[in-house]
Amino acid sequence: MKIPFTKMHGLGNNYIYLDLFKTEYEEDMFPVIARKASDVYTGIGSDGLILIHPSETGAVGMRIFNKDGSEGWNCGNGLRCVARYAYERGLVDNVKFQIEAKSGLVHAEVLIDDGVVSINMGEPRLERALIPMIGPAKDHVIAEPFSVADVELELTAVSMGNPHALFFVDNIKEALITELGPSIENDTRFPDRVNAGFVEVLSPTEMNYRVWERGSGITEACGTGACAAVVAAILNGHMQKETDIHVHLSGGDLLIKWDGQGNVWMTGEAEIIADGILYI
Ligand SMILES: N[C@H](CCC[C@H](N)C(=O)O)C(=O)O
Repeated sequence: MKIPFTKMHGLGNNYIYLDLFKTEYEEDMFPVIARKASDVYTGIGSDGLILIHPSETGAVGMRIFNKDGSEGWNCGNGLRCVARYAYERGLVDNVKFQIEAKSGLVHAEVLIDDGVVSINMGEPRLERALIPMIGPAKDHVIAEPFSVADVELELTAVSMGNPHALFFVDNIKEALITELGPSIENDTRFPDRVNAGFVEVLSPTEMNYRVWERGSGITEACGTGACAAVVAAILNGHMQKETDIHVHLSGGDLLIKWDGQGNVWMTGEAEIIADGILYI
């Protein structure tokens, strides 16, 4: 089977993109292609697979499959790449348009000059049932004691259409992420598993953020995670509302802004790496 693809990345969080405006595939092929394409030895090497597809709403549709073949419901870096692809490859004729992810519609604005894209990521979901996390459905989870792998942490849980567990630490060490990431990802308190994010507050408008992604492990960047981290930081009183927060990730910086109750805005780069054919 010959599968035309485009490889793109947002701050090093790289995916294989299939343009379903041109070619259709059987639904059960997507987890298979995600696992095959993601393998750096027998495939192409990526953090997963993203589909760019027609949507009944007239928006451009996006679906994301992680490296392990599981389907995520949103992807911030993916949204910026889909926006740039859609504009530059003629799927849309305006720099402002909507993208429909499984978690809902978002508003994209391609700032054409330097490949920077702004996305209105919509409102964060904070109720346990919407994360989802077990426990009283309407409760919010802010600085809640959370013990995992014999380590005592404080959890703030935020969904950006996909689940994020955020932990504020004084100094983010790689060992912390690799040791605790898998245990947090698969903790039974999260029925759909969870993305684990570690945040180091540098100032009221700046943070370091690292992630162990559900279904993909450590990635260079996570756009929904960066949004969730800023929401969590504001909820915990560490960051300013209505101000561009500089989020430093392994692969580069994102600007995230939240007014404390409405939509979260994310601005960052999106790069097209290559077009190719994958043989399966
Ligand atoms: N692993 C995530 C999907 C990818 C999110 C991330 N790459 C981003 O940029 O938001 C999940 O299963 O929810």
